Parts: sequence; structure tokens; C-alpha cells
Amino acid sequence: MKNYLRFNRDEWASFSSEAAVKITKEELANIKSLGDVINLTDVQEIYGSLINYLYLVYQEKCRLQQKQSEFLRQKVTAAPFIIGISGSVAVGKSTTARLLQVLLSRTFANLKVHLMTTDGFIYPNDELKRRGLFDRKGFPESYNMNLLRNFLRDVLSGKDNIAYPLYSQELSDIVPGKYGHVQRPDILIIEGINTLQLPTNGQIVTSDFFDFSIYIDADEDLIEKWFMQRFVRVLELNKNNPTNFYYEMANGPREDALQLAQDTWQMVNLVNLREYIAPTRQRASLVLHKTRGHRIDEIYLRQF
Ligand SMILES: Nc1ncnc2c1ncn2[C@@H]1O[C@H](COP(=O)(O)OP(=O)(O)O)[C@@H](O)[C@H]1O
Ligand SMILES: CC(C)(COP(=O)(O)O)[C@@H](O)C(=O)NCCC(=O)O
Repeated sequence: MKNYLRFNRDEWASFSSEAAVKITKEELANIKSLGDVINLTDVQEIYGSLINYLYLVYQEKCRLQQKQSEFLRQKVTAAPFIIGISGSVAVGKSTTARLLQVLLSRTFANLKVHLMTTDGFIYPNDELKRRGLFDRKGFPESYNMNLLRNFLRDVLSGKDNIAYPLYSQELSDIVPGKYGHVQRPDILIIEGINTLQLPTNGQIVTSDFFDFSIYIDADEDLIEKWFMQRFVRVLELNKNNPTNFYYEMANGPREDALQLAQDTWQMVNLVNLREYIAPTRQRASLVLHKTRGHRIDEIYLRQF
């Protein structure tokens, strides 16, 4: 990581300010994904500096748009500032993304911050089966990248009320006929394993549309542990929820369920991480490195 400036926790925390983080323990508890408690110190030390830095880059973009308008003597479309968040399945992307959304919109009350995930752009299960890709969910070919690119183009062209498909972890599938809508936010946070991926066909890269990107990094064995812990929690939460994808697993032999999760990690998510996700780390504007207990121990900021 030669092209990155490296900071340890204390160094990074020194860029924060008392005023930067406005969040209570209760609000934090609502952001957690599944039962974990996010450390308030982490939020103050790491995320305080992060939102300060993001705001600085955001302001730079606004200034540039203003200057462009003056130079060209015409109004340049005020496009949303887009932040991409990438990393392995179960590394904590959704949690970080939710935290950033809350912190940015609370700290900078004038900003409208929209959060979405790229899993809505995975082909529906039926389509994956037709294409022989059902066991490759999350791999690059399982996403409708053309749809994602067109969507991002619409966002940047300043259109209003742009619809995007939604994925449900409850169904483990795309929700038919249900859409999210992007309504001209100031900041759009897009989270997903494929946000920094390069296309195989020479097309425009998704991250070309991003103003800032964050890769969440951790050792494989830790991520595996978080994946398994989350799985166990999902089973527990859905024991009495017959409409949930995990209901039968939750009520069957526990060893079988754990084995299935282990196999999914080994054969799908770990392979995807090694082959397609980890290689994109070098493209991120910022890397958050996590250690045990999701504690962020190192921060890397790209210089060139
Ligand atoms: N900062 C954190 N502190 C404690 N637990 C966390 C933190 N970030 C993520 N987790 C937990 O780790 C697991 C994976 O996180 P999640 O955000 O669902 O990952 P992803 O979106 O990358 O798949 C979840 O059980 C989540 O609650
Ligand atoms: C749908 C996903 C690819 C989305 O990943 P995300 O970007 O939300 O981390 C992933 O959650 C998934 O379902 N992977 C397939 C294997 C598994 O069940 O973990």
C-alpha cells in the first residue's frame, strides 16, 4: 500500500473534533446490524475524523461545480456526491454505511443523505438459475452491471425519483415489484461487495461515478468468524418466522445448518473475496482496517 498514507487510531483520531460526532448510545444500538454493539469510542475516534474528511471532499466538489458553472457561463447540474463502500461479505459494510448516513445527516443537518445497497442489482434467483449462476451469487457475473451503470448515470444527470430494485435478506431474493427511490440527495452512499470492481468488457467502471470510496478490510479468519456469528444470530431471530428463508434451517439440526454456512463461506464468499473483492482494495480512496471485535486499528488514505 505504497500509495497510501497510513494512520494508527490515535493519529487518525486527532483529526476529529468534539463537535464532529453527534450520536447517543441508543441511536448506535439501532444502527448495529444484528445484536452487536458498536463501540462509542470507535465512533468518536474514527468516524469523527472520517465525516470531517468526507465533508471537506464534499465541499471541494461543490466549489468545483460552482467554478465550472461560472467558467462555462451555464448552470452545471448539481450531481449528488457519491460514496462507495466495499469489502467482503460480513466485514461490516452495512453497519459502517448506516453509521455514516446517520452521522453525516445529523452533523451536517442541511444535507440529505440517501443510503442504498448494490445487492438490488443481483439478478433474481430464477434468472440466476437460468444462467447457471445460482451458486455464484455475489460474483461479478451475478450482477446486472448495465442496470447499475444506467442507474448511476441517471443519478448523476440530476434526474429525480430514480427507481432501483431491492434485495431482501429475508427472502434471499430480489423483491418482485418493490423499488427504492433516489430523490436528488446531496450525498448518496452505495454499499456492496462489487462497488469497486472492474468490468470484464471494457465498459465504464461503477467507481468512475464515485467521488469517494471506502474499502473495509480485515483478516479472512476474522471475517469468517463474523459471518458465522451473524448466521447463528439470523437463525435465532427467525426460529418462529415461517416466511423467512432461514426458518427451516433454524428449526432443523444445528450441525447441518452450521455446515451449510461453513460451506457457503468456503466455496462462495471466501473465493469471491480472494478473487474479486480483495484485489479492488487498491482502488479505494480510504481503507479502514479492522481487527478483533471490529475495532478499527489502521486507516489508509490514498495519495495517488
Ligand atoms: N463496528 C461494529 N461493531 C460490532 N459489530 C459489528 C460492527 N460492524 C459490523 N458488525 C457485525 O458484523 C456482522 C457483519 O456486519 P454487516 O454490516 O452485516 O456486514 P456486510 O454488510 O459487510 O455483510 C454483523 O453481525 C454486524 O452486526
Ligand atoms: C447478496 C450478497 C451477495 C450481498 O452481499 P453484500 O454486498 O450485501 O455484502 C450476499 O449477501 C450473499 O447472499 N452472498 C451469497 C452467499 C451467502 O449466502 O452468503
